[in-house]
Order: sequence, then C-alpha cells, then structure tokens
Amino acid sequence: MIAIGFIGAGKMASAIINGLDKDKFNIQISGRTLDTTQKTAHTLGIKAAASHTELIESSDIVVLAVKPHIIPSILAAYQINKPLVSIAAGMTLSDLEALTTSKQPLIRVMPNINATIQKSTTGITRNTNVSDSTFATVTAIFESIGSVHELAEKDFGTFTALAGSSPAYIYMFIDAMSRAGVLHGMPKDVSTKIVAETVLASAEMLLSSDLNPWTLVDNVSSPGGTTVAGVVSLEQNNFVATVIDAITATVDKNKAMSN
Ligand SMILES: NC(=O)C1=CN([C@@H]2O[C@H](COP(=O)(O)OP(=O)(O)OC[C@H]3O[C@@H](n4cnc5c(N)ncnc54)[C@H](OP(=O)(O)O)[C@@H]3O)[C@@H](O)[C@H]2O)C=CC1
Ligand SMILES: O=C(O)[C@@H]1CCC=N1
Repeated sequence: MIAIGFIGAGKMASAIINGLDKDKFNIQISGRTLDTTQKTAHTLGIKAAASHTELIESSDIVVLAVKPHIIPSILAAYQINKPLVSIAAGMTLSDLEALTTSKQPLIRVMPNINATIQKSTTGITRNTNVSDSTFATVTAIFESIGSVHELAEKDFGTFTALAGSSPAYIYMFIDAMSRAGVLHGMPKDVSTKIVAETVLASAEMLLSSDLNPWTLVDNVSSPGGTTVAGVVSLEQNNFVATVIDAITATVDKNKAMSN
C-alpha cells in the first residue's frame, strides 16, 4: 500500500484526504502542532505522525500542503529524500528546485476543494527527476479523487484561476442568484438549492453536448422572451468583462507569488 504523508493538514489537505480511499492508501499527516494534528487525524480517520521527520521517513510520497510562504522554512529544515508533491499556489518547479537538492523529484499539483466529494479538477506537472512510474502513481492518486490534466507549467497560473480558485467564484454566482430569489420572496435555502441544481445540470449538459456555451444560451433565449431580457441586462452590466477581470486578477496574483 502506498504511504502518503501530508505536511500541513488544513482545508485542502483535509479535502484531499476525505476523498482518498483509506483502504488503498496509508495516509498520515503532520501539522504545525502535534495536538492539533492528532485532533485532525482523528476526525479524518488517519494517522498523526509524531513529527515531520517521522512522517518523511515512513512515507513513499510527501505532499506539502502548507501555505506557500511556509514552504521555504520546511525545505530548509528537513531533507525530504522522497518524491515531493507541492499543491501550493504560485510556487513554480524552479522556485521549489532552488530550495531542494539537484536530484529532488518534484511534482507540482493544483487540486481543488471538490476533492472532498471526489470531484477535484486537478492540474499536474513534474521536473525531470520524476520517473514515469512515480508520475503515474501520483497521477493515479489524484485520479482517484477526480479528473487530472497534465499541463505545461506556463499554464499553471491560468489553471489555478480556472479550477483551483474558481469554486469560490462559482459559489459567489450561486449566492448572488439565490439572494435575488430572496429579493423576490423565496426562502434562501429553497432558492440556493434551486440555483445549485440548475448550475450542476447546466454544466452536465455542456459537458455532454458538442455545443458551445453561447449556442446553449441561444437555445434558452426565446425570441422576445424572459431570458434574453436577463442576457442583455448582464451584458449591459459588463458580466463577461467582470468575470475575465477576476480571472486575470487571479492569474496575476499567482505570478506575483512566484520568486
Ligand atoms: N484551499 C483551497 O481550495 C486550495 C489550496 N491550495 C493550496 O493548498 C495549500 C494549503 O492551503 P489551505 O489548506 O487552504 O490552507 P490552511 O491554512 O487551511 O492549511 C495550511 C495548514 O498548514 C499548517 N501549517 C502551518 N505551518 C506549518 C508547519 N510548519 N508545518 C506543518 N503544517 C503547518 C497550518 O496550521 P495552523 O493553522 O495551525 O497554522 C494549516 O493547518 C496552499 O499552499 C494553497 O495554495 C491549492 C488548491 C486549492
Ligand atoms: O486561494 C488560494 O491561494 C488557493 C489556491 C487555489 C485555491 N485556493
């Protein structure tokens, strides 16, 4: 059984671990303090390592799941002689190479929070020290919690915006729609469920058809009907430009976080 060790056990590590099959992977975590690590491990139904050193020694693959600014201090303090996976936004393979030995196998991964329900859309790339079999193993780990896209590293910032961060923007869209439902007299919980179901089904419809999104917009917009009135209002209020600006801000922030 493959042993996966997570250094850092916050929201994203927990989402990944929740999605992983505990019968297929031997999972352990090591957080900032042992007390919190033990509580988190208990909640997740996995093992708490006594220290980062113990975790590194007993893992086949080590996942860095701390915030990006913590990574330099961890890589300075510990020699991680195992394939190393980083899920940190903004940190490039060359940023990580500057902090490790020249032989360190490094895999950069960008999962998303939907890992919790085994529906992460994950980006992956590697440095030249990673063997095909190690890369296949790490790819399979993330395929077990959703889909995996192998990317050129230059596209990681864009992927981070479109898949890593975008659940937040999609939740904002859902909440705005459901708030409008409240404005027009519906209870918030009912309104949110209706919108979330419609977002889910619309995405499924898009993925299962050969049609592009604008054709699907046209299919909903009856001539002189209700939908086109809303489509025109969204355009008058710069919906498309506003969304593109938000993605560009995310991509720019990702770039600014790299050394
Ligand atoms: N949240 C998301 O949707 C996604 C996040 N990511 C990436 O995942 C990483 C973690 O993000 P996220 O889970 O959101 O952040 P969290 O703050 O929830 O998790 C980070 C965890 O690291 C712990 N930590 C801090 N210092 C150390 C240390 N020296 N050793 C071990 N653990 C430590 C923190 O403990 P304490 O709180 O006690 O300080 C915390 O539990 C980031 O690099 C982010 O870019 C990637 C994709 C999606
Ligand atoms: O906000 C962040 O920086 C992380 C990366 C992608 C999602 N959350």
